[in-house]
Amino acid sequence: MTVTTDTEAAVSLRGVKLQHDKFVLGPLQCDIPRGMVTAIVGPNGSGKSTLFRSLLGLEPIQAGEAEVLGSRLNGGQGDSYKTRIGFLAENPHSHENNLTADEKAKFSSYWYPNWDFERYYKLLRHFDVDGSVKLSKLSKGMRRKVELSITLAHDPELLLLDEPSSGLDPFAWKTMLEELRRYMEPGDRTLILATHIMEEIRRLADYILFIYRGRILGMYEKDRLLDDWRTLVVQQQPAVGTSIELLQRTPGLQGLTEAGPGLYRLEVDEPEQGETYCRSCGFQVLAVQRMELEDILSCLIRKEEARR
Ligand SMILES: Nc1ncnc2c1ncn2[C@@H]1O[C@H](COP(=O)(O)OP(=O)(O)OP(=O)(O)O)[C@@H](O)[C@H]1O
Repeated sequence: MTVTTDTEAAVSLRGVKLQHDKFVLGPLQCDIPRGMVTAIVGPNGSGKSTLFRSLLGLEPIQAGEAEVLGSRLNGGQGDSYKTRIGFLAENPHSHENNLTADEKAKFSSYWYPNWDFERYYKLLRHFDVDGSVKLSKLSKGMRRKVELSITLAHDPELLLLDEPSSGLDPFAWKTMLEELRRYMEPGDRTLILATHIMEEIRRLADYILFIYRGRILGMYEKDRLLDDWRTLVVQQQPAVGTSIELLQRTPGLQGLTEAGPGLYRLEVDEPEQGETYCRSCGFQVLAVQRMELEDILSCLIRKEEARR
């Protein structure tokens, strides 16, 4: 079941659409709540980075309406809302290669009214990087740490992180999680991150927005999703004369595959009702298992492919 949240939206999309070459993003319809962490999850090329760029006005939306922190995009509101956003792009900008981290930080300080050098140096120390080294001379992971420190140093209201842990070693990754939790502590900050790291999602996210081929497959509260979705393995009982058609009417059915002769695997988001139903139809329930996020995403993708 897709959620609707009562919380005020940090990002609100109403039929948002844009296209470049063959790729179409949208129409997208969703509200991303303030004060929460939302993970955007989807296979390569599904449009996560494109969505981020459009929220920053770097790729103009061509249809629909989008609001970010109360400012309507393409509504002539100017660029001032962007100073309230921290954005970490997926890849570093090569035109900044000759700057040191501290020089980049100084440039950023002119742009962001809330810039805080003390916070910046504290973050650099926590990530254990030297701010006096040219960005081009840093390893991929070290540069990521610098970029993260700069993105967090102005304590933005909205933080957009595109694959933030790319290149980080496990220690730096833990430091990043600590810093992101600290960032969220005041309760009014919003974090939206695109990531392929399921452990990151499990540890950080309140909500998950699944995206595939430019379309939203659903937005879910993470804990409920992990609680609700189960795999049932059921065995047909020849004596009872059960059939697959009966299984297709299982409550909360999301996916159904034949796993062997008379053996079926069901993915359901109403596990108790689903299990009771299967038994009542004469199937023997052999196993009930919680689903991992990657399996839930695969199931949603299979469903979308069957719908197309
Ligand atoms: N400037 C561009 N011009 C044309 N096509 C583009 C451009 N930028 C991205 N695309 C295409 O848009 C689609 C979505 O790309 P995007 O980078 O948003 O996906 P993603 O979900 O962030 O992928 P990944 O997980 O690999 O980072 C892809 O098919 C990509 O090739």
